[in-house]
Parts: sequence; structure tokens; C-alpha cells
Amino acid sequence: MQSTTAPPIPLQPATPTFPPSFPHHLPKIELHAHLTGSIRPATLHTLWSALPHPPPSLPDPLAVLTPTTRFDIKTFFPLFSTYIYKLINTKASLITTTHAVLTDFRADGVVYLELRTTPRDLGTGEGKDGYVRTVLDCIAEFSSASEEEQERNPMQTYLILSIDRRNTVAEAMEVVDLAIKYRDRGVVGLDLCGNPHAAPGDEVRRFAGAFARAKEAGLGVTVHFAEVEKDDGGEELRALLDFRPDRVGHVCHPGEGIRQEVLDRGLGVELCVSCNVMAGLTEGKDDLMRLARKPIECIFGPEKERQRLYEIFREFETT
Ligand SMILES: CNc1ncnc2c1ncn2[C@@H]1O[C@H](COP(=O)(O)O)[C@@H](O)[C@H]1O
Repeated sequence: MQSTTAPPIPLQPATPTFPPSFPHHLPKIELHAHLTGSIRPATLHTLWSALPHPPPSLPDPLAVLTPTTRFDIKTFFPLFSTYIYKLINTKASLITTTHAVLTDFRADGVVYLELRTTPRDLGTGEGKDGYVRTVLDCIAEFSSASEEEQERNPMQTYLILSIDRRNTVAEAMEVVDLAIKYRDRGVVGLDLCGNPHAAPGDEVRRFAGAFARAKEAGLGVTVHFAEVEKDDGGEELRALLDFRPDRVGHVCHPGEGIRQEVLDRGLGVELCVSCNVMAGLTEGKDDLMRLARKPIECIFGPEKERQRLYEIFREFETT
């Protein structure tokens, strides 16, 4: 018997296929990038190669930071203080690496960047002030450099200054002072970063005054948040929320109550998925995505930037 039903309509592919270069061409907003954490091993290798006699404790970055090297929470943080900072310990190396990082972000299609860094004393006689000024000078120079590049991608870059959890209250206050001092040169916020095991329990509360001062001055506040599980009944996370952050970073192990509070407060969540996996904070299976909201509203920079980004995305959606 002949069938009377119509032949099935061929299905359209569920998702269109994009060329592998597609993500590269997307305009991007980068809100959680540590300056020293964004340097390519090849750039570090160039600095290392220029050392007259690299000590055995300072092996070639290309051998230490291979594409397959895996870190965990114990090995990740010492990488900065005992290794990378030893390669970036002069004004010249800070300039080289900052320029390289900015070049990479621009090449990757980042249209809006909030770069963050922990001010260090490089022994130049200018203290941490000199460090911040050098980074800001690099950003200014980069932003006004090549007209052709500017036309292709006029990446707007702002700076967030980080307090390291190991800092004293006085050191934290110095970072806030620098952030306030250099606001008119593009410092837009304050961050709390560093090894989450460095200050146990509610010890982060010692920074309450520093963050209150930053808020009073109108700076944006972001904190590294719930990167690891802590056995303190949520005490540290509550202390961090008392800083009234605008954004929180990582949010790997908040626990249900705090997770809900992050949602209720409408905080911007910097997910940092690849870093979470690289640093062994999660296996990348968490349902973090539902916490990612309103990234543009949570930008610290000026309102006109927000409007520009909305326009870029509207334009992108209609092409
Ligand atoms: C799980 N990921 C992370 N969690 C917390 N802090 C992190 C981090 N990744 C980097 N840093 C912080 O950023 C500094 C390096 O950049 P800057 O010298 O400031 O530019 C590190 O020393 C660490 O304190």
C-alpha cells in the first residue's frame, strides 16, 4: 500500500557552523585580567633570555609554563611571588610585559578592558606609586599609538588596583590611596586577590576600612570570592560581602545561601572558568553560568563606555 503521509521535511542543522576563527572576531569585554597573570610564556622567555646569568632557581619559562603544565591551589600562587615577579623586577620589564599584554588583548578583539594589578615596589626609588604610574603610562601610550590599530580596535583600557590578602592594613590603605590619586588617569576600582588560604577565617575583615574608603571615594569594588571551600560557616564570604562589592570573582564554592545572596544583590560575577580549571579550583562542572548576569551594567568605567558597548553589541547582533 502506498503511503499517504508527506515525506519528512529535511531538518536544518540545529546550529549553524562557524569557522574556527569566529570567536576571535567577536568583540569582547575583559573584566578580570591580572596583568602579571596575562603574560605569555614566550614574552617571559624573552626577559629570561636577556638575563646574563639566570640562576638554577629561575629556569626557562618555556620549560616551566608548557601548554600541558597543570597547577593546583598549592602550586599556582607561588608561581607569581617566587618566579614570575623575579623576571618582572625592573621598570623596563614592567613596560615590556604591560605592552605585550595590551597588544595581546587588542589582537584578541577585546574592546573594553579592565586590567588589574597589585602595585609592587620595584626598587626604583619611586615605590609602589612608580609602579602604578608606569602601568598607566603604558596604557596611555598604547591607547594613542597607531592610528591604524586604533581604527581597527580602539580598545578602551582602565585599571583596577589589587590588594593582596597577605598585605597589612597599612599596605592596603596605600593601594587605596594610589587608586584615588590616579582616578583621573583611569584607575576605576579596587580588588582583593591572592592565595585564598593566605588569610584564614574572617581575617579579611581587617581590610574593611580600606574597602569602605574606596567605596566612599566612588571606586568600583570587586573581590575574589569563594575560590575554595572553607570550613568557617561562611564567615569569610559574609565579611567579603560586607565590603559591598559591585562584582565578585570566581564564585566556585559559595554554598547555597551565599549563592542566593549574590543573585539577590545582582552582583556582577566574573566567572574565570578557564582559570578555575587551570588553577585546580574546580573541574569546570559547576553551574556557574546562571550566576553570570548583567556584565555591562557592572562595568566600573564611565557611562559613555557602557553606551558604546551596548551599541557594539546591538550592531553585532544585527549583522
Ligand atoms: C585563582 N586565581 C586567582 N585568585 C586570586 N588571586 C589571583 C589569581 N590569579 C592571580 N591572582 C593574583 O594576581 C597576582 C598576579 O598579578 P599582578 O601581579 O597583580 O598583576 C598574583 O600574585 C595573585 O595575587
